Amino acid sequence: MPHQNLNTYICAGDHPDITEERKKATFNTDNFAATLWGTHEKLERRREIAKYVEEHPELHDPYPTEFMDRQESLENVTRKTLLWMEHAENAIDISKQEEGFYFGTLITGSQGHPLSIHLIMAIPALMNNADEEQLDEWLPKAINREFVATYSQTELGHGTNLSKLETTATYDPKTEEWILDTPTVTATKWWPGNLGKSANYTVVMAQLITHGKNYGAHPFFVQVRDEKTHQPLPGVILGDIGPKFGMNANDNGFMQFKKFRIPRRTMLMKNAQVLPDGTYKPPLHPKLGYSSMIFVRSAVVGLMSLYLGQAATIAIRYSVIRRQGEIMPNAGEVKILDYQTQQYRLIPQIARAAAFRFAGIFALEMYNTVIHEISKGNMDALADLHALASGLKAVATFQTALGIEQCRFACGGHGYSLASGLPQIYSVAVGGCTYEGENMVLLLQLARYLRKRAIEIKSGGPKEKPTELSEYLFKTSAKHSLIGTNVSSTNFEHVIESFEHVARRLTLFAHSKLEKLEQSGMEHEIAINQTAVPWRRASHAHTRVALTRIFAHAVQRTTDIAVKEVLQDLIKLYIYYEVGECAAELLEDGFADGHQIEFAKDQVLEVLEKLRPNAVSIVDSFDFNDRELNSVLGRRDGNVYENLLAWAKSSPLNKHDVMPFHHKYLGKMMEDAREQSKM
Ligand SMILES: CCCCCCCCCCCCCCCCCCCCCCC/C=C/C(=O)SCCNC(=O)CCNC(=O)[C@H](O)C(C)(C)COP(=O)(O)OP(=O)(O)OC[C@H]1O[C@@H](n2cnc3c(N)ncnc32)[C@H](O)[C@@H]1OP(=O)(O)O
Ligand SMILES: Cc1cc2nc3c(=O)[nH]c(=O)nc-3n(C[C@H](O)[C@H](O)[C@H](O)COP(=O)(O)OP(=O)(O)OC[C@H]3O[C@@H](n4cnc5c(N)ncnc54)[C@H](O)[C@@H]3O)c2cc1C
Repeated sequence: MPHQNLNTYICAGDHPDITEERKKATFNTDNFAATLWGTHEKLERRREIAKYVEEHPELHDPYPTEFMDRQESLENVTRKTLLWMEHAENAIDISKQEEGFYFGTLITGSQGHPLSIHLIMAIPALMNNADEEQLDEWLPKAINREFVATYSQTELGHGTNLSKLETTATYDPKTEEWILDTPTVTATKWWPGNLGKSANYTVVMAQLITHGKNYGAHPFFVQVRDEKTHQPLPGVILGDIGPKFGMNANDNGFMQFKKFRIPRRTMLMKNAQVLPDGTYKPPLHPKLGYSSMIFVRSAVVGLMSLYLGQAATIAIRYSVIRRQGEIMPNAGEVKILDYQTQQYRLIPQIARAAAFRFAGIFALEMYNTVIHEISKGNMDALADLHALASGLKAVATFQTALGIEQCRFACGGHGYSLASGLPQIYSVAVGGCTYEGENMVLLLQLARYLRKRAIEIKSGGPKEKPTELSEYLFKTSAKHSLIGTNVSSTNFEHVIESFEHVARRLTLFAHSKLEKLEQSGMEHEIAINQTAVPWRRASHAHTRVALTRIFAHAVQRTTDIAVKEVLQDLIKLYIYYEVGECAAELLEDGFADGHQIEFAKDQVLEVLEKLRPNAVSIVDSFDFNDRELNSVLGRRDGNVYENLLAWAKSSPLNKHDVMPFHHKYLGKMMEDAREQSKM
């Protein structure tokens, strides 16, 4: 039966090949988009905001940013950031964070802007670490942008290992001041976003020393540039760290302190305090000062769905415009998306983008709940949150980076051009594997949590009621995986239970390996390092369980029947693709057999075929507009080739038919060679 076209977006100028795709949709793209973005009202607001940006040319780039050098990029994005703020009152409801984020992204693009860290880290760090009086003083000014702040933790010599940060804050009770110092080159603060040129204040993590005792890294709120001249204050050395793999519109900076004195109350005192006489009062929980990192880790999961969704949108749209080769001889060139291999490369990325979308919402909700509990003095769920946010951040950023690269490869040569937008998305997204906690290190943090659960399992059960996402660890598995039995197209419980089995088994396996090493006389810490790879596997497996459970709940909650059907196809793809990813782990203890893995692989191919006609409409439902995608290949109208040519013509190199230096070098070389050959 032909599908009814429910898409609202077709317009006369669209490429017929993309129009043909949209006609195949089995669902209403707006209803799907509303599921992803929350409600129809929120979706409508996105479109109003996008329209506002389109109608105000001053919010646009003067020419493609890909052709700008770093200083031009910085100036252009700084100019636009100011306009973003000026226009915000007219364009958005400023009390709604998601509207502000979207409006900002449309205007500033993906490569960073001078308020990036002020908004995403400095303000949350103040909220989590400043006491009431400090909040009253600084928060309104921060929100009002009377200063621009950043977050300075990482140093040249230490990023991961916070306990070995070298910057010191030594308390002087005589003057009631802190003396900030950078005792070595490796103590130089390195990386803080926007510190290079834009920020004049920063949260600084420094070793707190009072009465001669070091109490570890604590946060301070420090002015580093003059409010009028913007010159670094005497005793502070500042600069930009230079061009990076991506995010080059962001001025990541370096900073050194030369016995720089700041008042006692610049120490953020919500959690720990130092009294005027230098007495140290510890926080209720030693890691409360790290909460803003958990916030960003939780937020990054949603951000990854955005990047992966954008890359998939570009690659899928291009794959229905690009025709290359024939499937049936002499039947004409086919759209490259008709190749099974192309579907296998691209459509799982759509499924992962959806999974990360729902996991991102879950993580931020959990963060808000836990922070609320902490504000009432209840720290119970902090460890669960830290473990989950660590696992989700690590897996989502890693798979997003790989997924974007797949999308880029799948676009052939044009994917290598910056006109595709894909290298830019990749270069920004892959930073997520490192910033806010290097991924491997975060998986090992989750492993610490799993290790405790393993000890509880071995000693008869959980000490406290386990969370929804960890209670499976305390159950016993069926003898054999039920993958492929009890087949239903909408219930994947038996597959998720198999993932649970893998995660439980790998956790207990790593634990027993650790125990054996310890029993053989190895020191605990050495034994932990000797079992780190098995623990990493357990952490990944546990995160897989969380991602599939959260995705499954989101699908269950969906009310629109046609949208639910597509989501069921996507989760089916997601889940059976994951079976392929952990096939070895399902097979190695005989829990599943080769037939079951083969079954899962067949399911993947079957559902890819089912999803193929909906592919363009699904990515349309992500509702990214052309400004946001910044990609010639991913244009909504599909008019790729003429626009690739127009983009190339706008290259500054093409202002000259002959480069001004041509005759000095290549021209001369050829001339000389010709002369010589005449001799
Ligand atoms: C497809 C549809 C489309 C939809 C799209 C939807 C779009 C939604 C979009 C949403 C977007 C939201 C907007 C987001 C915008 C984000 C923008 C991002 C931009 C980029 C910004 C980059 C900024 C980067 C900043 C930084 O990088 S700052 C520096 C960060 N540094 C780190 O993270 C350092 C890492 N190191 C550490 O965290 C720690 O030191 C350590 C955890 C590695 C180890 O710590 P330590 O040595 O102190 O501790 P131990 O290992 O000994 O452990 C001791 C115990 O403490 C526990 N612990 C550790 N950390 C924590 C913590 N944070 N909280 C709680 N507990 C913690 C350990 O678990 C140990 O406990 P145990 O002893 O009980 O086991
Ligand atoms: C784009 C970007 C933006 C950033 N923005 C900021 C910012 O605004 N503010 C800020 O303060 N910082 C920022 N950073 C710094 C970032 O937080 C650190 O780079 C990150 O925490 C990793 O630390 P590192 O660079 O010291 O890596 P390292 O810790 O040196 O890691 C190197 C390798 O060692 C391994 N390793 C390290 N420790 C262990 C361990 N215990 N066990 C096993 N393996 C280990 C890692 O897995 C990795 O393979 C930013 C970084 C980037 C890339």
